[in-house]
Amino acid sequence: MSRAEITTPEALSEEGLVELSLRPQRLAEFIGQKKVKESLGIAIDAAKARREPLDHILFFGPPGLGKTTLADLIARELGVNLTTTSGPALEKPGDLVGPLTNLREGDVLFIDEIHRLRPVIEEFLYPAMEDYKIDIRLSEGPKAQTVTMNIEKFTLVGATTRLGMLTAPMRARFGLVHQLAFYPVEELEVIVRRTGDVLRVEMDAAGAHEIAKRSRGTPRVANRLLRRVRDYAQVRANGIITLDVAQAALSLLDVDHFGLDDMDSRLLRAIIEKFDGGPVGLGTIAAAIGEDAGTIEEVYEPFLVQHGFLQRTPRGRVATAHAYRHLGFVPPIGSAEQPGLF
Ligand SMILES: Nc1ncnc2c1ncn2[C@@H]1O[C@H](COP(=O)(O)OP(=O)(O)OP(=O)(O)O)[C@@H](O)[C@H]1O
Repeated sequence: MSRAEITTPEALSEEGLVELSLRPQRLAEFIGQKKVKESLGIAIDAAKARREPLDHILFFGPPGLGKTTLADLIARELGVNLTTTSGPALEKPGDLVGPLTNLREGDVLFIDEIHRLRPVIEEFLYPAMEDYKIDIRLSEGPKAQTVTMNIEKFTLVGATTRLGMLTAPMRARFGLVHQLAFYPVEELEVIVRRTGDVLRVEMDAAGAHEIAKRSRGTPRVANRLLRRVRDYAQVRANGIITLDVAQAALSLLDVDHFGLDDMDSRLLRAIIEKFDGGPVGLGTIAAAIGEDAGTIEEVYEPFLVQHGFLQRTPRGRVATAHAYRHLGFVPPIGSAEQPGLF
C-alpha cells in the first residue's frame, strides 16, 4: 500500500467487507456528529409515532465520515429494508424501476454520489420522491407510450461529497439536509477503541490517541490505520498497541504526523514552491497538481483549512506559516499564522 493510499479518505477496493463488519449496529453506537444524530433520532421517532415514512434526507461532507453508515442505521432504527445504489451505477431510468417497485412501505433507498446522477434519472426520480409515482416508457421514440405506476411511500437518503454539484431542484426535494464534519481527535479515539474491541486487539490510551491523531479527522482512515498498526504489533511487538508501537508502525508506513496525505502535501507544496505561498486561485492550483478543482475544494481543502494549513481569502488560497514549517520550509516574514491552533 502506498503512502497516498494509507491516508486517503476514500474507500479502497478491498475494504468493503471489513468496513461492513466495523459498522455500528445502532444509532446510539454511532460516535460523534452529535447534532446530526440528535436531529435524526427525533425525526425517526416522530415518523415511527405517526406511522409515516421519514422525510427524504441528504448527507453531505468529505468521504469516510459515515454517510453510508448513517443510511444503514436509519433503516435499522426504522426497522425497514435498505436498498443501496449510487449515481454512477445508474445509466438509465429503467435501472431504477426494479429497486423502486420492490420497495415496501417505509423502506430506505440510499443513493451514494447522488450529484453524479444523469439528468434523465433525476427527472425520473422527482415524481417518485414527491408523489410516489413513476412514469415508465413502454417503448422508445417520439410516440412512445408511458404508464404511470404507484410505488410505496419510501425514504430516499442521498449522499454527496459535492453539495455544490447537486442541482437546485434535487436539493429542494430533501426535507432534511445534514452536513457531516471532521471528527475531533477525542471522538476518533473512541472509534479506534471500539474498532479495537470488534477486532479483539489490545491497546492502551496513548496508542489509541496516536492513531486517532493521525487519522485526518476521518473514521475510515482511523480504522485503516488501526488495522495496519495491529499487524505491526503482532509481528514486531507482543500484540499490544502502545504509544511506541503505534509511532513505530505509523512512521514505517510514512503516515504524516497530522495524517496529511500525498495530495494534501502536493497541494501545499505547490502553493509554497510555485506560487510563493499564495494567494493563488483554485483553478491555477488544480492545473498545477493535476487534480479536479471541485475535488480539491470539497475533499482536501476543508481539512487543511480546519487544521490551520491553508487559508481561503478573497484573492485566493494562502499557505500558512504552519504549513511552511510542517513541510520543512522557513515561513516568510509576515506569512499567515493560525494563532492558538497548535
Ligand atoms: N461515527 C462513527 N462511529 C463509528 N464508526 C464510524 C463512524 N463513522 C464512520 N465509521 C466507520 O468508518 C467507515 C467508513 O464509513 P462510511 O462508509 O459510512 O463513510 P462514508 O461517509 O459513507 O464514505 P463514502 O462517502 O466515501 O462512502 C465504516 O467502517 C464505518 O463503520
